[in-house]
Order: sequence, then structure tokens, then C-alpha cells
Amino acid sequence: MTRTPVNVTVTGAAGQIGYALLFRIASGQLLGADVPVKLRLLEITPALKAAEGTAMELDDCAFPLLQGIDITDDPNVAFDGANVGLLVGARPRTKGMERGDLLEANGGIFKPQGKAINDHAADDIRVLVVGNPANTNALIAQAAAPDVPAERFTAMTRLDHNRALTQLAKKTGVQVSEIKKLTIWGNHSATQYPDIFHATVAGKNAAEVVNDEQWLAEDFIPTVAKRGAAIIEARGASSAASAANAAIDHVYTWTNGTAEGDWVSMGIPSDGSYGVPEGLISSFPVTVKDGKYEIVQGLEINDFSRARIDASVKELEEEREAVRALGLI
Ligand SMILES: NC(=O)c1ccc[n+]([C@@H]2O[C@H](COP(=O)([O-])OP(=O)(O)OC[C@H]3O[C@@H](n4cnc5c(N)ncnc54)[C@H](O)[C@@H]3O)[C@@H](O)[C@H]2O)c1
Ligand SMILES: O=C(O)C[C@H](O)C(=O)O
Repeated sequence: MTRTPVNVTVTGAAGQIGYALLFRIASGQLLGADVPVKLRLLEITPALKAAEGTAMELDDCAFPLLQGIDITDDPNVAFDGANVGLLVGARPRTKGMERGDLLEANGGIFKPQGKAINDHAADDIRVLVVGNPANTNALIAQAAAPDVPAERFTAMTRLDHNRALTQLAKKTGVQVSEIKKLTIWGNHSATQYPDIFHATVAGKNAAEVVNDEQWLAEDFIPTVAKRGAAIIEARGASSAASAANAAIDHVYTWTNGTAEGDWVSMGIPSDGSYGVPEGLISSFPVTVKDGKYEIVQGLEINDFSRARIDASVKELEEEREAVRALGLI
């Protein structure tokens, strides 16, 4: 049977994450090995030539699933008929830039992209924001797309989730596949809270297996939360292949579902669960079935976790206030 190709729009396509991402999308890893794709690459005008170079390389791979590549600097063209939007391109913080300047510069990117999604994307559009500050950029794009259901706008915390899986696996001496039900709460920033209290290690409660609150507070949490900065320090550039990998994981799970007895972390609009104010795009534990995610309900939150979730949520609220004051939402 011939399937209709899925239109996947990638912004910042000529950047480092774009380079690590596009070939994996074209090979079928984003949506499935039997799903044909058409790629739309959005870049700023000066980077169009580099995007063309990447497209030449994509052609040279002769991917059987890749049914077309369009390159543009116009968001309205890039999102026309888009089924999946991967919003990677963002304005990095440069020397002397204040946080407000960064939010304002990103507003100039994510507001028009949100509007283009609102006006031109397919009815089933799903959006993943990778570009930082990812949660608040997702909020800006979502606010500019009032006709698209809010839950279609998500922010990436799957990289943090994957980082936490490996750190816990190393500590407990198991393979990552033996760890289930780990959660990242809050913002994709240094305030995020990787929570092992509901996680299991080879079927046993992870916090009990670890039994070391000092390691948790002074090693595990800061290692996961500051891993992005540690990669920048080591590589001289921010994480790219692991970020692309997490974007693939995020969309694959959103489309194909979570495994029985496990969940993943996604930055999604809060419905008020766990005391996170409604509408904030915050990371939660979610299960996915039939293309729809649901927040895992009924988890008991102890005082250790509560304080950390609240701190990250407070930061998200401050970011929301800042973009509100700038008229971006
Ligand atoms: N959420 C996460 O876990 C996570 C992880 C790693 C990196 N990031 C973020 O992802 C973003 C991209 O990282 P990178 O390493 O690929 O950066 P990069 O600088 O290599 O590439 C970014 C690309 O975006 C393009 N761009 C800028 N403005 C654009 C616009 N308006 N429309 C389309 N394209 C535009 C640039 O021309 C550039 O090619 C950064 O904000 C980074 O901080 C997020
Ligand atoms: O780009 C960054 O600031 C870091 C990135 O978000 C990461 O988590 O690796």
C-alpha cells in the first residue's frame, strides 16, 4: 500500500542539531520505518546555502522513504501543510545579553512561527520545541496559534530524561533498559528536577535501591540538571547528536506510544496537575496511547520532590511573566 508522506518541518535546519537530525528523520527513525516523509527546511536567509548543502547530502543518501525536500526562509511556506514541526532554530545568548533580551529575540522567532503554524499547518500538526529556552519558546508559539489545540505544542525534556536514565543506570549497575518510570519535572534548565522516587530499577523502587540521599541531592540531580553546560564546556558547543536523538525519541513516542509499564517526560501545557499552574509548559511524566499523551496521575510527591518541583515551576512562571510583559503572549 502506498502511504501519504508526512510533512516534517525543521527550523534551524543548517545548525548542528539540524545536521544530526535530518538524516535520521529521512531514514524513518522519527515516525517509523514504513512512513514516507517530505522535509521542509526553514532557515534564515544567510544560512540557506548551508541548508542546500545538507539537502544535497540527503539526496546522496538515496533514502527510500524521503519523498522531497523544500528549503525556504519563509515560515508560511515552511509550515504549509506541516504534520510535524521541529522548532530547533533559536537565538543563542551572546555576550552582554540579558535574559529579557534573549526572550525578546526568541519572541521574534517563535511568535511568527506560531502564527505560520496557526494559518498554514495541517489539522493534525504536532510541534516539538527544542530551541532554548524551550518551554517558554513553546508557550510563545502556542499563544500565537489560537486555532491549534494547545496540547499540540510541546517542549523537549527527553534529553534530560535520557541523561537521568544513564546516570541512574551507572549508579545502580544495570542497563538503561532496566530502568522505568523516571520523571523530569519543570523547566529544561538548571532548575529541572529529575525524580527517581517513582522509578524502578530492575523492578525495585529506585530510591530504595540507591538509598543515598546525599548522592541524589549533591550528585545525581546537579549532574543531570547541569549536563547541558558540562557538554558546552567539554565540546565548545552545545549538545547536538544527543539533542537530535532526544527529539527523535520524543516524536516517535508521541506518535507510536509508550511501552506498557513505563512512561516518559515531556514538556506540555499543564492542566493544573501536581500544583503546576494551568497553561505553563512544564515537564511531566506522561504515557502515550493512540497519538495522545496523558499526565500520569496519583503519584505521591514527598517534601524533597515538592520543593524542587516548586522551584522549577516558579522559574517557569517568571519566564511567563517576562514574555507577557514583552507582549509576546
Ligand atoms: N531542549 C533541549 O534539550 C536542547 C538541547 C540542546 C540544544 N538546545 C537548543 O537548540 C537550539 C539549536 O541548537 P544548535 O546547536 O543546532 O544551534 P546552531 O546555532 O548550530 O543552529 C541554530 C540554527 O538556527 C538557525 N535559525 C536562527 N533563527 C532562525 C529562524 N528565525 N528561523 C529558522 N532558523 C533559524 C540558525 O541560522 C542556525 O543555523 C539552541 O537554542 C540550543 O540551546 C536545546
Ligand atoms: O544549549 C544549551 O544551553 C544546553 C542544552 O539545552 C542542553 O541541555 O544540552
